[in-house]
Amino acid sequence: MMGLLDVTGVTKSFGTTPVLRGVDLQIPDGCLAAVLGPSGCGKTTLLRVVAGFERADAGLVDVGGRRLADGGRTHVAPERRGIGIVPQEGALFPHMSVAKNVEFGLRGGRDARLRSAEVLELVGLAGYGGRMPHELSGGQQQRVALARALAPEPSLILLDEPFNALDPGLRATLRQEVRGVLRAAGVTALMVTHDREEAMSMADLVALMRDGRVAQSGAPREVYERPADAELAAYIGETVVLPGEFRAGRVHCALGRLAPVEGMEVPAGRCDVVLRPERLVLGTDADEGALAVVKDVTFAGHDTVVELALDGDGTELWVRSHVYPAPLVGETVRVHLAGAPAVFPTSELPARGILV
Ligand SMILES: Nc1ncnc2c1ncn2[C@@H]1O[C@H](COP(=O)(O)OP(=O)(O)OP(=O)(O)O)[C@@H](O)[C@H]1O
Repeated sequence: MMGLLDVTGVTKSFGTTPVLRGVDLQIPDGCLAAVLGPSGCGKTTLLRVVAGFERADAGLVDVGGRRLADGGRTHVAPERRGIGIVPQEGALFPHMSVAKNVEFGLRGGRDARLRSAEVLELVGLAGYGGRMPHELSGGQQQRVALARALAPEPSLILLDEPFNALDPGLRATLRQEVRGVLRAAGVTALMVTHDREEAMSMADLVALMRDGRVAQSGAPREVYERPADAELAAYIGETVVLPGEFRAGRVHCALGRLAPVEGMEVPAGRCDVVLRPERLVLGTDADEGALAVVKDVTFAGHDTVVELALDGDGTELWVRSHVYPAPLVGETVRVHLAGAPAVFPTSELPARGILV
């Protein structure tokens, strides 16, 4: 199956430092994909290779079945790729009106003016064409940058951390707006971000990058529920890891005997049980779950971080709780897991000589 964007085996080094080590990524037509990963993992470099600003050392970049890059052989110039780009901080031309900024990549004339008005309306800025960029808020400038990228009707839009410069409240609104605009335009988009909430709430497909490769990709829910390993689980959300032992289809850990998330292949033996702290549910004595003592409580606004020590072996874990009022330090509570944990074979080597 072909995607609208197909990246195959792309490698790129700067000097002797390999940054992309064989990136494979396929984005279906009309899909909004987010590339997520820690700082320096090569996200921006990948975006720049797709845009044509960097030459890949090897590998293929195809958009809509058209070969744009093939290692050292083919390299279509950025302006001939039919790709729209929304840079980090809008980067509008400060001396040009909003309309002129949007028309920049068009051929000019009446059609360009009509198209500019059309995309400005699409991003919710109808009537702003005569303003200068400095007369707009940061969020509005970003929307102009999006309009400019959409104006020539590209088949692919690249967004490089598009909300970085904005304050958190605005980010949340704008990302839903941008998502709506990209949908309405029917365009395929690839966004780079290091904000996991942004990736999860906006994208149809999340690609997790590690060591210059796409380590896992899938729908946000799929990647969140079924991460490929414990490290990737921590890329996309908070985790609590408990030691456990897997046998006969169940993992035995301090929270009891649990079935791992469906479809997860787990070899018998020692394992890490990877939980999401917001899925650990606190209850009172009458509820189900393991008994635990509250060790610490941290107010976090919309929820509360509750640190617990489980009765019995004293295993420590923490919970992101929505129980109101929050429990008090010293109180005894019950804790159980809503849903199923991800389970992985224990990563570190067994402590030889100590275990029997
Ligand atoms: N033009 C360049 N010359 C030399 N090294 C570069 C160049 N561009 C990027 N790098 C290096 O490549 C690595 C990956 O950079 P890149 O910007 O792709 O990472 P990133 O995942 O986008 O990071 P961030 O989230 O911090 O933006 C970094 O170590 C960076 O220093």
